Amino acid sequence: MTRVGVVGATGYAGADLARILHGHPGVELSVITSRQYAGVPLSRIYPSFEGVIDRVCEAFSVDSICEKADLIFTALPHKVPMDIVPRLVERGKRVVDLSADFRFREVDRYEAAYQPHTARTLSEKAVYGLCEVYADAIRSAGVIGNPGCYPTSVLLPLIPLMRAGLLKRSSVICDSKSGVSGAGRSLSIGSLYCEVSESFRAYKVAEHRHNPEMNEVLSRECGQPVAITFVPHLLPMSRGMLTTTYAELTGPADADAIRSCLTGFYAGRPFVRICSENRLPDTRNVRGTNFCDIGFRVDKKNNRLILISAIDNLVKGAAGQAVQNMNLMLGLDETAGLDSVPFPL
Ligand SMILES: NC(=O)C1=CN([C@@H]2O[C@H](COP(=O)(O)OP(=O)(O)OC[C@H]3O[C@@H](n4cnc5c(N)ncnc54)[C@H](OP(=O)(O)O)[C@@H]3O)[C@@H](O)[C@H]2O)C=CC1
Ligand SMILES: CC(=O)N[C@@H](CCC(=O)OP(=O)(O)O)C(=O)O
Repeated sequence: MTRVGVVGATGYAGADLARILHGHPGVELSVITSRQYAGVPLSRIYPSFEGVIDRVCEAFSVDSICEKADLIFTALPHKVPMDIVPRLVERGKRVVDLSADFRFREVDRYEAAYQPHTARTLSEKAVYGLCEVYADAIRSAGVIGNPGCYPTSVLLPLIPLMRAGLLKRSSVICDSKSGVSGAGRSLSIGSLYCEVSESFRAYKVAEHRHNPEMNEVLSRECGQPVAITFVPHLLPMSRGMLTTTYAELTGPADADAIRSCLTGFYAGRPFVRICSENRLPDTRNVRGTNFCDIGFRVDKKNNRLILISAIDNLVKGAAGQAVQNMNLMLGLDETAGLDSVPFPL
């Protein structure tokens, strides 16, 4: 059985990784690390794990983790993985990194949005882990840049339609809403209960760092520069992400053509559900799951398509997609560890 490790297991994404990997039939969670909680069981930090995941966190050391794990997830703040991942790769380990450090092929774009990159060559070689689109490259990848949560919810509905030339490239506007867990577990005033409850706000309007990530992928897909307008919002709830995308159609409005493009592209892909005509996605129905639900309506008067997509930001937007990537890399069933039935309410 493949031994896997999680670096940064005490964060929200790391804890969801531990949760999913613990129940995974094809791998063994052999090591979890933390700086602040070395020597402490994960169940002390997340009491829901008590009696289930009592594994003790260890201080991170390259030697120790390389001895104990064959594949390693890094669930750390941006900038930290670019120093750690090359050392794991040198030791022959395969890595799924949840930060933005290995998401960009065009490293200049990363540097413009984040900071100078200290592992440029490795970043150029890493594979962007959007599983439903890049599965072939993911299977043989050494390093995966696991997509951002907003980009996952934006790219999955758009890529099939943009590849098929059904949407005007310059007309795309994406309006996303995220639960507060998207900001991570570290203390920040913006995440305090009194700052987020009973309220709803846009932030980083048209200047969020996920925007260049989406633009890079869509430009590659279209073979021409694409720059979408992206506006994120913070929702007063813990998990969940809903994106509404508006785009002009290139031809006459044809809902059947849209549906057949989406269902054709995602045929046989277990985690993308194209909603039936009588349903639109919502965050409740994907909570705790690796699903991305996609629905749409055609605005005939304006010849515009409106796409709605919903994910759990911590699962399909982070830990779930990371495990899906691992499944592809290891040649396991893509759904292994991720096939729990969603809560009905
Ligand atoms: N939250 C989400 O919805 C999503 C998160 N991601 C990405 O996943 C990664 C983790 O995010 P998230 O879990 O939300 O973040 P958290 O802030 O909740 O967790 C970060 C983890 O990293 C550890 N850590 C923090 N600083 C350092 C450091 N300087 N060196 C080493 N370890 C450090 C922390 O534990 P300790 O201090 O004990 O070491 C903690 O375990 C990020 O890159 C994030 O962008 C991606 C998509 C969605
Ligand atoms: C609500 C909230 O603050 N969300 C985070 C984005 C999500 C995230 O975790 O960042 P990465 O996907 O890039 O790793 C933000 O806006 O920065």
